[in-house]
Amino acid sequence: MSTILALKNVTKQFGGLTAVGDMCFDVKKDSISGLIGPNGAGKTTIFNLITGIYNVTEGEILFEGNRVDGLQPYQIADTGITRTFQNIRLFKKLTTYENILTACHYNTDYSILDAVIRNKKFRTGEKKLHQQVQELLEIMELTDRKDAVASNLPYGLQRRLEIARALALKPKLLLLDEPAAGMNPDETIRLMNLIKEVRDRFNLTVLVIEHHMDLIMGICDKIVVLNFGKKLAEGTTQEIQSNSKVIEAYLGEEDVIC
Ligand SMILES: Nc1ncnc2c1ncn2[C@@H]1O[C@H](COP(=O)(O)OP(=O)(O)OP(=O)(O)O)[C@@H](O)[C@H]1O
Repeated sequence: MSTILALKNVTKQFGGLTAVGDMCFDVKKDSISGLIGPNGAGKTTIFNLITGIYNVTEGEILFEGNRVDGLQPYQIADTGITRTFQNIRLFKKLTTYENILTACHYNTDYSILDAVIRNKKFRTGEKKLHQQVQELLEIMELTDRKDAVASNLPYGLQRRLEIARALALKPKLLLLDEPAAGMNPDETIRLMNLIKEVRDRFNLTVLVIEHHMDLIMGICDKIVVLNFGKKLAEGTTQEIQSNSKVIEAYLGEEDVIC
């Protein structure tokens, strides 16, 4: 499997605080990788560095072999990297359908003029968009909630809607920041299956931050463990579960590793 994303000696400092220090890891194409670690370990900072929200202090980030550190967030999004957020970001007053549709519009190939004169190109483009929305609704099991206003959806469904919106941008690499936060065990298992399904269906690579260890252990091909901004360990689920440094760092948090 080829490498799609590589962090090479990445450091991020905020004043005197090193949030991420000398971080190195690769993400293989078509894999599901997990980023875990205690609160404040630097996980979200890594997502913010990959997506260009923060600039790296030192080091390089390569996506498909090209440097992306130093690019603007919109330029990085254009390369095919999309993310979801720890705190859900939806158009709260729009319906589920409209939320996905607005994201799908990013992929339209008709011009404003085509839209104004409503020519064939516009009509064909719009038809394709609506098909795409239907497909995403089905995949994310949101069809029966398509007319619900986003803010009225239960929390777990809002999270799924956020993933549907991210998928609408047709990413190559999907970054999920705590997608199971606030979900009950049943919802978490459903989400786990959905993530695997979308990875296969859309030929995606997924990098996921999550505190739910059952989700991480259930879907990840590889896990990177962070502690105080440093890489503590890296390996398969089995390797991580039996790694003495990881067990030691999590001592006292007996719920974390299962
Ligand atoms: N914009 C910022 N300015 C200053 N410090 C920051 C900033 N963003 C993050 N930090 C600090 O960097 C460190 C890593 O934070 P980060 O949010 O990346 O951790 P995390 O592993 O995602 O934690 P959590 O699991 O709680 O989300 C923390 O000490 C945090 O306070």
